[in-house]
Amino acid sequence: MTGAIKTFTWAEVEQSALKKTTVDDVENGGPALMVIHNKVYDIGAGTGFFRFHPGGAVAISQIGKDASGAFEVFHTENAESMMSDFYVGDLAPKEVPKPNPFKEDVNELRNKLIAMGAFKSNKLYYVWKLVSTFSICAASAAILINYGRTSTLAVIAAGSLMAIFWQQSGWLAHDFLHHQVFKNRFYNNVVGYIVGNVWQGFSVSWWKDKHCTHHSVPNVHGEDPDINTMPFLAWSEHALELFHDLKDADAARFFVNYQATLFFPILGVARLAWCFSSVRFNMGDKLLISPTVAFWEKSTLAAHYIWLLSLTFTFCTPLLGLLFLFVAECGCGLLLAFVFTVNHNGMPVYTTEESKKYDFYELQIRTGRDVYSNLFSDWFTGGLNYQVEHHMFPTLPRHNFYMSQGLVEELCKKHNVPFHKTTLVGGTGEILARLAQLSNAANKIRRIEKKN
Ligand code: HEM
Repeated sequence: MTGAIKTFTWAEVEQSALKKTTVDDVENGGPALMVIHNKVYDIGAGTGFFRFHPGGAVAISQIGKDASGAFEVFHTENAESMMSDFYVGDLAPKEVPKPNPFKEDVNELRNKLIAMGAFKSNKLYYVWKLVSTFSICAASAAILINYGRTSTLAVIAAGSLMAIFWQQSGWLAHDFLHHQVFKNRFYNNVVGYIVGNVWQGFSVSWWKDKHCTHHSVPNVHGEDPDINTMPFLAWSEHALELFHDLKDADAARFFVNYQATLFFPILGVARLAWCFSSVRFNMGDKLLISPTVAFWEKSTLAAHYIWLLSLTFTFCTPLLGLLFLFVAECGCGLLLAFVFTVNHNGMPVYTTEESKKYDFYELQIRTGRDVYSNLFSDWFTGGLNYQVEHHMFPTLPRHNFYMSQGLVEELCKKHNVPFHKTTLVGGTGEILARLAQLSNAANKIRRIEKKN
């Protein structure tokens, strides 16, 4: 005889999220509940979830919430078959949300895209992208080999090409690591390690953790790592409230005061920060990844630094070598981070409570900015000019984003959800205006603080 199914209220589910922001908190802190399609799952203490979960700690972002949308976008049927291990009961009947016509239309749209063949990748396209991207690196290396000891201008040109190579590698690794290319995720990960770790110097595990969390909770204050840029840049009034808690509040006041002016120079150091975080993520004795993954992470990251430093200092004088690295590192930071900011920054930022008002897919649409498609913007942004569509369907191959855009716009019109599309220049203007607005708000706070 089987026992009655246990039922839960939303209050119980939400309560289980309190004080759980790290794997340690979750593994040592009682149940950690989430709702997927009105069923309740526990990934908390004693469940062994993090030793099993290929998506790692990203799932923490959904504890206490309706995780249905996040589950749908990241998983295959294989994961569905494993959910029973974590199933603990159902939502109490009176707690089950009313059917959401918007969400139903999103599901219909996904099915339509599947029927159109949009989720099938064109392997030749990706061969072309791999070859053409690598040839940018080869061109940079050829210039260094021939002129690395004699021409400053040539070294600057080589550094610029290397910056573009790393930026384009970033988009390619992004496609593979969202599993847009192969059905078998192992192959996507292998190419991800070559393009991400060896070519570009960013760790796959670090990137997946940060980037998939961003997808789960885009522009949610305190949760989305991509807007956690204090003390350098504030993206919302909520970030200004942190002034009082920050150890480096003086630095924050300085940077935020001038943030519209300092915006581009700050983007220039982004790559160095990401390279540092990539290495740090894979060091220490409390790793979030298995020893085998850690071995491959460390080996492939080491390979990156070996080829880069050998190329630079075999063919350049020490001074020109440093110039090459400066142009390449800062140039790539600028090129990558600029696209990320255009994708989301200056768009609405929500608190966790506010974000819960919106369905997962509506949150993606409200917080993303599309950029009009043309040959340059498609290439420069690696297809992420279709940001909203990418967030709704992360496994959709880049070359098929265009198939979904009109359909997503229609859906938004039908359900009165704001869909924002502009040019690269227009998006930059919006970002700078928002940064300046927040500088003014920060100054107001400072004046009030001085008066008191
Ligand atoms: C009971 C709940 C869950 C189970 C059983 C589960 C299981 C799995 C499995 C088996 C995979 C491998 C891919 C696949 O076979 O589809 C996976 C990947 C993933 N999961 Fe979960 N998952 C759960 C909840 C979540 C939640 C709530 C999130 C939060 C957003 C999440 C984020 C991810 C991500 C980002 C990946 C992709 C990792 C990669 O690209 O390598 N998972 N999960």
